[in-house]
Amino acid sequence: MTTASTVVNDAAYSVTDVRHTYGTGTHALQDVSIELPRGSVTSLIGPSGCGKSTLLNILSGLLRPSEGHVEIFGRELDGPPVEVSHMFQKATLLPWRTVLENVLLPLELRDGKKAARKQKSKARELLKMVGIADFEAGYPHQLSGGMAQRAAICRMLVTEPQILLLDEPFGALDELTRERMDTELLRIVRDTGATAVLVTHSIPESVFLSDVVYAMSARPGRITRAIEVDLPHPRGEHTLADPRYLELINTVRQALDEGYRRGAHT
Ligand SMILES: Nc1ncnc2c1ncn2[C@@H]1O[C@H](COP(=O)(O)OP(=O)(O)OP(=O)(O)O)[C@@H](O)[C@H]1O
Repeated sequence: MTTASTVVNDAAYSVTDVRHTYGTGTHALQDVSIELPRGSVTSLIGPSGCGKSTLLNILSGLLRPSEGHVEIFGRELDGPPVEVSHMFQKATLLPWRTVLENVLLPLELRDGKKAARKQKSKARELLKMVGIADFEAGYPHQLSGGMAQRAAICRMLVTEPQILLLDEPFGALDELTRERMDTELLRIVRDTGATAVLVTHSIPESVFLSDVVYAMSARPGRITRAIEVDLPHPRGEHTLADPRYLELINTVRQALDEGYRRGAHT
């Protein structure tokens, strides 16, 4: 028999009727209600300034919405939760620490220096997985942009977070590097069973990575369409030539166009 206490909540996040207006009076989000299943990858895409980062900051617990509420794994979100790791567009590695020391930092902050040092092998495994094991003793200024983002990914993953919030993580990289990083990220997310939410400006990237793409209108941002991405896994270079991929790109483009026109009249 299933009782209330044995019901497993399959949603990583439940967002209900969220609105946000900043203290400056900027109305950033309106009526956002979404449910993000555990282990899913979701993209938020929409015109500049439509509230994507605001929504991500609300999911990370850094920002409290003006109205509505957010549940994480079935409990009310009321501050930054331990399950979440947030990655920003810029790698923000500490310049005076080596690559390995940068990756170990979240463990140091959580468990202390001594305990972190004992987990070096875990950090090294991650560096190996993203192909920069040979640079563990190097400093951030010695890395290319793509390598620095790889190190930042390792730093994000070292605590084995259940939820990854990614704010345009590869926006500053060239297209080919970005495609490679997308493939790696997707593999890592699926291997670890993490739930990921990605803010992106790239329609192809949103389709490639996601299970669902949420298209948003111009500010105040509303979700105008949820586009389910039914492309098979594993995804990789072959996906880019899949006619269904191109079709979905077009669907997202149309959704954005509609949302943009609707927002422009509000
Ligand atoms: N801390 C803040 N205080 C006041 N207004 C803010 C703050 N942060 C963001 N805004 C405003 O809220 C709106 C939404 O911003 P947000 O950064 O969430 O949009 P975005 O969709 O992520 O934009 P972009 O795609 O350009 O990064 C914008 O008009 C922005 O200027």
